[in-house]
Amino acid sequence: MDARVVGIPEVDGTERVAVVIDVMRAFTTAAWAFHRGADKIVLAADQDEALAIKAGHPGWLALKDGAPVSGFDLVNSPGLLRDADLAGRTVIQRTTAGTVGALAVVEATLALCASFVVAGATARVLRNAGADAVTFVATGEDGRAAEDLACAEYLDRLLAGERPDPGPYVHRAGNSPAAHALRAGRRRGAHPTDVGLCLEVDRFDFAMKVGLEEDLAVVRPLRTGPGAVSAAHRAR
Ligand SMILES: O=C(O)[C@H](CS(=O)(=O)O)OP(=O)(O)O
Ligand SMILES: [Mg+2]
Repeated sequence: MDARVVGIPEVDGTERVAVVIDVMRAFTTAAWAFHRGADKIVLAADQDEALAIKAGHPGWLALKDGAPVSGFDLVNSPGLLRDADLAGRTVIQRTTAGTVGALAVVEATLALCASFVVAGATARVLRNAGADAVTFVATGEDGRAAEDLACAEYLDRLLAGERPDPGPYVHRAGNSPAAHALRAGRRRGAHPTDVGLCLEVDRFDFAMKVGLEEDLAVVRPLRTGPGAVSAAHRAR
């Protein structure tokens, strides 16, 4: 499978199969939200849109990164989400990079949101889809975030049918500027366990597919059992 790695500025709308990567922390957080029972995640382009979607959908929860803002219920932190009861809830997610990247490719034939915690499942969905080319969108630092690039390279090796030792990739991510900033407490809306939780390879057995539903960008978990990716998703 041909693979290319781009930053958000290079996304041009021609991507047919795209994997949007945000290890720290949007798509680790999203995976934890599904693990804690969330039904779906709706992506918002900015804070105002997140609050407008919430106003139109009583009971939906708004999540953002950074400092708290009135009207938001949850924080883009896996450590702060790991004990939340989200059973059956819809979460509206707005972050600095990950959700921006996912919105940029939401109309692709197949668009997945990925991080280390769903790496194996993401690779299985891509292989099942039979795609011949994939674009990895490393969302952090306009495509230079070490943790996202390490995850992209790990996924690429999985797609090649290899069984790489995740250690070196996790080590690179754990020594990234984003990891250091989180550990040093330089990020608002964080928890001391965030970095460790972002580095748990294959913590979950589902992938996360994003697509348009009634003009909203909706992320849903995609179980990777036999036949999990229907012909409709095949990106040949
Ligand atoms: O929430 C995050 O980890 C980052 C923003 S920052 O690094 O905390 O300032 O956003 P994301 O879109 O999850 O990379
Ligand atoms: Mg990030």
